[in-house]
Amino acid sequence: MSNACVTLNQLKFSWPGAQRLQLDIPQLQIDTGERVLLRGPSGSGKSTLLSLLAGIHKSKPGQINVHGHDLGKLSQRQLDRLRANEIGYIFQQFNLLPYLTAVGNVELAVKFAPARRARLAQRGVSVRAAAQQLLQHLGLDHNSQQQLAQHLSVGQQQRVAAARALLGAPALIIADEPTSALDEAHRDNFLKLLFQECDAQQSTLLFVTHDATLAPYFSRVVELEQLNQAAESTHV
Ligand SMILES: Nc1ncnc2c1ncn2[C@@H]1O[C@H](COP(=O)(O)OP(=O)(O)OP(=O)(O)O)[C@@H](O)[C@H]1O
Repeated sequence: MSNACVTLNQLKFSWPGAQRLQLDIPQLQIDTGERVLLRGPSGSGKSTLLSLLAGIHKSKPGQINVHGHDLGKLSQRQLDRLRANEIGYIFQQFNLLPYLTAVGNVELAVKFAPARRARLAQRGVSVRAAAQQLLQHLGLDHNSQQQLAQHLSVGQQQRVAAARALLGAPALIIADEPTSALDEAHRDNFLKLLFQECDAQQSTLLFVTHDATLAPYFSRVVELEQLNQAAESTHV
């Protein structure tokens, strides 16, 4: 049986109206539990690839499989459900709701994700307790957890965004340049905590950056420009 969390086959994607293929990826597999760094310069298509993996945009032709589901065969409703239940997304700008507390932002992650709530119930923890525990592990004390997101520092917001992605153990954590605003010490500490939590709940991690110095932290580095046949001269 395949141990893949993500597989891509013959993926070709161009933005509407564009003359050029943005992505042409013959094959990529990410195994369950892997920690993969996806690297590429600005504009190379990293975020585009993530949006395809998360089912936000569709790739025709090509096949994308996430956690055993062929995204091309899912209805919009099924895609939304898969995304909510099995993909935790850490955005570059964090996308927190400013008027909710830190813990409120984290809890929101599972509101429309019954499988994530069920996994917490199986562990015998409430959503609130699990959110608080994750925030604690990621370095936010009780006081900070009760603060409105808009009053948190950038580093604290980033931890809240990570806790929100991790709550309820989705199969795949996608992190889109979440460390770009941090200094080196904070960045290293954040990565350590993120890895610990991914390992603890066996979530696969796909981490995107253009920062080459992060490579040693990961079990595998994928260079998008090597993977993407459209990066050089392929045209539609
Ligand atoms: N919604 C969109 N519509 C049309 N073109 C887009 C859209 N989003 C991105 N692009 C184009 O796709 C290309 C790749 O962009 P993308 O954001 O995926 O790159 P990236 O590698 O994530 O860059 P960065 O590191 O700067 O975030 C760019 O040329 C961009 O202009």
